[in-house]
Amino acid sequence: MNQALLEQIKRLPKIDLHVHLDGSVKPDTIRELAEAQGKALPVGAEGDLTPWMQIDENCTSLVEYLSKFDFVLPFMQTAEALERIAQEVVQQAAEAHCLYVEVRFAPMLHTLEGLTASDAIRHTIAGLRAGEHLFGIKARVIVICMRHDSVEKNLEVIEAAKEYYDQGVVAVDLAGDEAGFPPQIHRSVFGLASSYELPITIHAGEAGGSDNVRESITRLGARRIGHGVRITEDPTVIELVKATRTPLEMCPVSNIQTKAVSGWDTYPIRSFMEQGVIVTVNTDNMTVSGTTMNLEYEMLAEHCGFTLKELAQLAMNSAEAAFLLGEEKEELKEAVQSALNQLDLSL
Ligand SMILES: O=c1[nH]cnc2c1ncn2[C@@H]1O[C@H](CO)[C@@H](O)[C@H]1O
Ligand SMILES: [Zn+2]
Repeated sequence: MNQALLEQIKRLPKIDLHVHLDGSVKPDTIRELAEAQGKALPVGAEGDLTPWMQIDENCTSLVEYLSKFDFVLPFMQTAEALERIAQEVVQQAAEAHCLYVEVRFAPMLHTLEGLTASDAIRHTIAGLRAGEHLFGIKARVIVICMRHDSVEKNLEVIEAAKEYYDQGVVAVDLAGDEAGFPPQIHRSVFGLASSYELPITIHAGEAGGSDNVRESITRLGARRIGHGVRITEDPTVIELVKATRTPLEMCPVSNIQTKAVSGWDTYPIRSFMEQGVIVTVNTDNMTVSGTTMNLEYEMLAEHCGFTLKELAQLAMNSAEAAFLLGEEKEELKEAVQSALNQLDLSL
């Protein structure tokens, strides 16, 4: 791609609203954590951990994609590990010129060596705060319930998230194997979240059909949808997403890897925008997908013909869809706008 355009994309202000903590760990960090924790690695001192942590182009499904998380989770069971990895996710976001990032993770996946869900959230927030101070951007947490976990366990996750709502946590989510575990299983979980007025986003319409998007919006109270690419299957769900002004957190590189869509030529983002659906663009998992916010925007320019101004509009959509409240949200929108003004890209 044209070098000047690449440079301009790098300079655009960006926001990542959908990035998983455990999918964005640097391989060198795992090497150092393994040593500190006395855990074995499958490669020697000079070996490359990337193949264990990143999916390749032969990936056939979301379930296969999710298998990559089994490798990193054993190293993410301590306060130190969570704090360091959270701080490094903020660093990576800042390096891609993100002004704000909402980092999500499932606290119950980090309770194998004595931490509680509440501890895991507290330490992740501490790491993000350290990152905010070091790298000068804003970061918040989205707390995930896993679809394969019991309703009881997920009710506990909501209770833990509530403790930190407005103190680092901005929302709750449902993630994991969508095809095997439809959203309706967890209606009561999100009923509890709604009763606490916790904002909700749900992964839907990725490895499952558009009905999961309808269920998530109408029965689970989702205010945003993770991915949502498969609403193409049902015009009435597209209408619902538009009527409720529900932003989609699209993750193009990940969506192609998990085969949520067949390829770039059928990636529906431009068609969604033309139909008036609010779309945002995000990384999903920087390490598992081998991506960055810059790469996501480059792919859209290359494969979907996005102009710089259209990419700027995506960044503004993300500012408007952010789970920040009141003044903080206004400040973020102003920061995006003023960065765009400086690039002569006023919307
Ligand atoms: O694209 C995705 N779709 C559904 N679940 C995902 C995706 N990426 C990651 N996770 C799941 O979320 C957990 C907590 O971060 C990860 O461990 C992974 O199982
Ligand atoms: Zn995700």
